[in-house]
Amino acid sequence: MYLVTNERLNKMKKILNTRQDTLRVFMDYVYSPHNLSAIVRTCDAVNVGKLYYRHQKKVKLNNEITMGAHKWLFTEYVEDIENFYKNIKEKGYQVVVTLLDKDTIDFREVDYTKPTLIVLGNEVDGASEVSIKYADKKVIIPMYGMSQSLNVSVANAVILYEAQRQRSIKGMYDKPQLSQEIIEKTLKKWTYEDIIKAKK
Ligand SMILES: C[S@@+](CC[C@H](N)C(=O)[O-])C[C@H]1O[C@@H](n2cnc3c(N)ncnc32)[C@H](O)[C@@H]1O
Repeated sequence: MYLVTNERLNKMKKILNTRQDTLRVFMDYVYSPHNLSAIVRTCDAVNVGKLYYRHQKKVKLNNEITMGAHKWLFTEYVEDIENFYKNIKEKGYQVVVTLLDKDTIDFREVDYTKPTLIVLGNEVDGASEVSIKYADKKVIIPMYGMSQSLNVSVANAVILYEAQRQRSIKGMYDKPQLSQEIIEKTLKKWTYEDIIKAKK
């Protein structure tokens, strides 16, 4: 039995049943709380499977930007970058690094219905050498104005909504990707946290 309203419980179930476990994002030294928060909010909207980060263990977020979205995301701090890439590749994920380079393809040429890790680079230096080394695809969002780059959270939104479009067409939001066991475990955690918050 869950001690939350049916409406709230159904909302939680819907999030977990449509979660795109096979679409993940890695923030490769993205550091601005504003950007981190905006990325969190878009990842929640598209319902990505996991958001990885490695700037610092305890991330500072701006709650006015996340609007609480961070509570519903699965996040993980990346300690060992080489291991991280080896593991994700072993699991069959393609690594799609967003870059401002000549040696890139248009981001719309990628098939995001495959298990995909999208890599976002640092605000000043871009994606790290190690991320570029593990890239299966290097993608660019075409730019036609004076500025050379988009804000990193905007680039994230552009790419994720292309992924969301492709995945919707393929019906990937219509059947659960998470196991029933993980769904049940997460529901227990979320409903418990809801009660604790209500008591405060
Ligand atoms: C402000 S940009 C970094 C600029 C940095 N000076 C460089 O040359 O990479 C921050 C991040 O946003 C993403 N980004 C911004 N504009 C992009 C674009 N047009 N195409 C692909 N990624 C972009 C990339 O992940 C990039 O590393």
